[in-house]
Amino acid sequence: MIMNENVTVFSHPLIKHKISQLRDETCKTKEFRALVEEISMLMGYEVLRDLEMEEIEIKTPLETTMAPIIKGKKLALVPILRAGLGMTGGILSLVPSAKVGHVGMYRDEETLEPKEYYCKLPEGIDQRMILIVDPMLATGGSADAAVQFVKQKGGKQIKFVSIIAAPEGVKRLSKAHPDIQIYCGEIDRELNENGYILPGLGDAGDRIFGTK
Ligand SMILES: O=P(O)(O)OC[C@H]1O[C@H](OP(=O)(O)OP(=O)(O)O)[C@H](O)[C@@H]1O
Ligand SMILES: O=c1cc[nH]c(=O)[nH]1
Ligand SMILES: [Mg+2]
Repeated sequence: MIMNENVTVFSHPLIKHKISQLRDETCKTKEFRALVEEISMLMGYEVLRDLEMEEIEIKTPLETTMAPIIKGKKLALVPILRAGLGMTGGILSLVPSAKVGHVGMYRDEETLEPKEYYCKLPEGIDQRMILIVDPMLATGGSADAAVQFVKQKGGKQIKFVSIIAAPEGVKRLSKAHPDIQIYCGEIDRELNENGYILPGLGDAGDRIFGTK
């Protein structure tokens, strides 16, 4: 993992390998969906390295001992609809008891501005570690808006996890929210005139859900 203050780009060969498979235009919906889940699980493992622990007393069949467990309220996983939904299964396979919130948002095709249409978060969001997930961090507009919503609803400990990011999006998000950790599978070269990441993988939502 390449650490750069609050931006981490993963370097695990499995993540890199699977992202390359994801990019391939011949990768069909079923395979694409499975890869997004696998990548999300691998990224979740790395992202959750700093979960806080505490010791409690456990009685084994032989004796009583102190043992470490994860401290505090359950994790809150917040996918940005639609494409973020593709990442939830992989992370929930690691943390099955996590709570799940949702931020509904789409990018206006003309202005590229994010439009919010839904937001529901678990109770006690101020006491939870929050993973906001979306496969693509392009202009950063959607991510910036989503982090803002979560903060407005009391969220404090926020991490943003994406599979592919554009330099523009990383810059915008880290500038707008210097207090959050940003994780990416790859940082690509640039955005095209329609706000798509190059070389990228196309439209993540459409490829996950098979919609054109
Ligand atoms: O960084 P930005 O410039 O905001 O672009 C990134 C957003 O664009 C895509 O969503 P889209 O609006 O295509 O909706 P979808 O997820 O439903 O496909 C992608 O899933 C991100 O949410
Ligand atoms: O490349 C991109 C940019 C935004 N949204 C996507 O789904 N793909
Ligand atoms: Mg989206």
